[in-house]
Amino acid sequence: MRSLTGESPVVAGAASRTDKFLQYPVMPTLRPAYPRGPWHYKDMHQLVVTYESTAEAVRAVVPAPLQPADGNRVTIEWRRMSEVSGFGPYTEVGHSVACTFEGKPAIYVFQAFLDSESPTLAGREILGFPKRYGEPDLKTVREVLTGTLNYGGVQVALATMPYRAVDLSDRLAEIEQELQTTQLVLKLLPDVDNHTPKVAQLIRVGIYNVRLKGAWGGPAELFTVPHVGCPVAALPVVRVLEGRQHLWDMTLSDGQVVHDYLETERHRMR
Ligand SMILES: CC(=O)CC(=O)O
Repeated sequence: MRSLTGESPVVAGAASRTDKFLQYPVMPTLRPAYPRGPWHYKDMHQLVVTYESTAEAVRAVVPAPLQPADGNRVTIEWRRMSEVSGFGPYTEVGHSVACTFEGKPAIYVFQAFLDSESPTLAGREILGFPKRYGEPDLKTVREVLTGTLNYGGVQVALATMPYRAVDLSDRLAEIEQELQTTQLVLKLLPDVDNHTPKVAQLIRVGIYNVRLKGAWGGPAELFTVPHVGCPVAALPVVRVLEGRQHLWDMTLSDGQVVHDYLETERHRMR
């Protein structure tokens, strides 16, 4: 049987059923794993420890065309997100290295551990953030701001610094700029044959509406434990360079492909 448009009713019906499902941002359609952004972060508490690692360990995690910056600088940061639209509160540990991309400073995030599924999936599937499940915590224990990361109940990282000891209010504008340094991640996803690479892109993460409300400095200590499931100790601590605390707002929403490895490969083959 043919419809007036000449299409079989079965096919026409199938098309509209598909359209209905395309309105959802992501699976499962009954309750998508995460809502569409933008996601607004308010009153985010951050503990940042910057340290020097070894040249060999830094080189091992940095993909071309990025270049490790001088000084083998690595950053491990705890973020306690108290108020996030669409995701609710959660805590995250991010591990990054200072790089240059096209001759300009950039931060390359090579691993992150979160205690919440929705932002983990959104970060991975949309932006390509290397997020995995972990048990991070950031709290003030007496006069010490204390960041811990547990994996399967085992503590693999401990960072401490005096709570709000050195007020950096006179540097807020400069630090607010620093927080907007180009942030890059490697989005790597296989095709359904479970073999061929489907996506291999360097993504610049868009960070919007940054508002730094407070910043504090001071000495910091960092201790990491080797663990194959959560390799924070893969970039060993040679020397802690700086500890910081920030209280800030921002918006995450989208990213931009700045290097497409598969496209570059296809070009080379032509
Ligand atoms: C969407 C995200 O990528 C969230 C985050 O950075 O925690």
